[in-house]
Amino acid sequence: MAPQIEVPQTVEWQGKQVPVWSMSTIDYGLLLSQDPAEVEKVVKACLEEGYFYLSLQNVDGRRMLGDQQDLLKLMHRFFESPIEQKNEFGLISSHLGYEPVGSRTGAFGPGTKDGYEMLKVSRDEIQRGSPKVPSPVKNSGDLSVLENNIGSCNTICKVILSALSTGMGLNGASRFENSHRNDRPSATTLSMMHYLPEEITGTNKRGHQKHTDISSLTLLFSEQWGLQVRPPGTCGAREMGFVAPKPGCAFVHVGDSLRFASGMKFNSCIHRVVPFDPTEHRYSIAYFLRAEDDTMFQDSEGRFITAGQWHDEKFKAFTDPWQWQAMAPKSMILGGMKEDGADDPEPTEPSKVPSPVVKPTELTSVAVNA
Ligand SMILES: O=C(O)CCC(=O)C(=O)O
Ligand SMILES: [Fe+2]
Repeated sequence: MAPQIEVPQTVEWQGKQVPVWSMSTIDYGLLLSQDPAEVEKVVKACLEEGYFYLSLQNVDGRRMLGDQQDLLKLMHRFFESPIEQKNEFGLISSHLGYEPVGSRTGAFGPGTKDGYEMLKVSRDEIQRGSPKVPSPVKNSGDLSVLENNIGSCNTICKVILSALSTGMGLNGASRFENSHRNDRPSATTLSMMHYLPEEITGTNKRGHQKHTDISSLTLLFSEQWGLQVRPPGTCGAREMGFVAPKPGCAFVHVGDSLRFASGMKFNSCIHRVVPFDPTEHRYSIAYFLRAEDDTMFQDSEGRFITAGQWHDEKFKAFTDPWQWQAMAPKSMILGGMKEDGADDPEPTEPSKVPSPVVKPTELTSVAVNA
């Protein structure tokens, strides 16, 4: 049979054609029953790319999609509230509380600031039944929405972890689930993000800096464009490209902790968020499943470090001014993942509104017989 060469779809952004990377779609229903072929497929996606779509369009997953729609409504109401109410407690701890726009480095690197505000709710606090959330989202209906989302996301992540353990031949205490037990303290968190339009933030506060996540697994939901990933590999042409929002699916990616726990076999995903349409408000939801604080692993520098320490060090690097970030080892922000090829150049016309050349619904990967 002739070899298959995949031609990436592209989308126009800032006056040039940028790839839209294709990726595997894993079926949550099949994973739930540990279907051997689906287990093999998810392991392959983590070993080769470090990311995949998870289809939730089945009887078990649709529940989660409904929870997520309720959360979007809550987010709209929260982010429209006055800043004094949103910032009532500030950032209580690194994985819990409110961060205003411009707290970190932005999508375009040193000297820029991020363009999003964020509310994080800790899973441990929800489990204890006493989450410290700002007053606009403190009534019992809101707390149920937060709890339902955290519960659903946690279940989904555990199903994925379990499939990965099975696929990697892990047994007993060495299975990944065993370092993600619900009753042990962790920095697992539900993060709600609102990216503001450029006319509010100005051109110096845009997007979300390039990084790998601290987490073991990240479950990401956004109906809007903006997320970019850099596929791993040795081909220099593999640049940052967009992840097309796929209806009914979450985007799942491997973070540093699971990469370390897999002995560097899994790739963690280098990603950032850019202002795809600088005039729009963008909303995204990320569930960061993190390992128990005491979990010990070897990081990309070969240091023995606990998940809690890695979280604290990397969180500090995320929030440090860019001059300090530049002095931190590169293995911190990118979790030791190597980059191939060059980033896209600094934008010259930041306010230009890009338009997709392909509509999201038309996006499919194209296979060409060579
Ligand atoms: O907003 C997004 O789509 C991604 C956010 C992200 O990468 C993060 O919070 O770590
Ligand atoms: Fe991230």
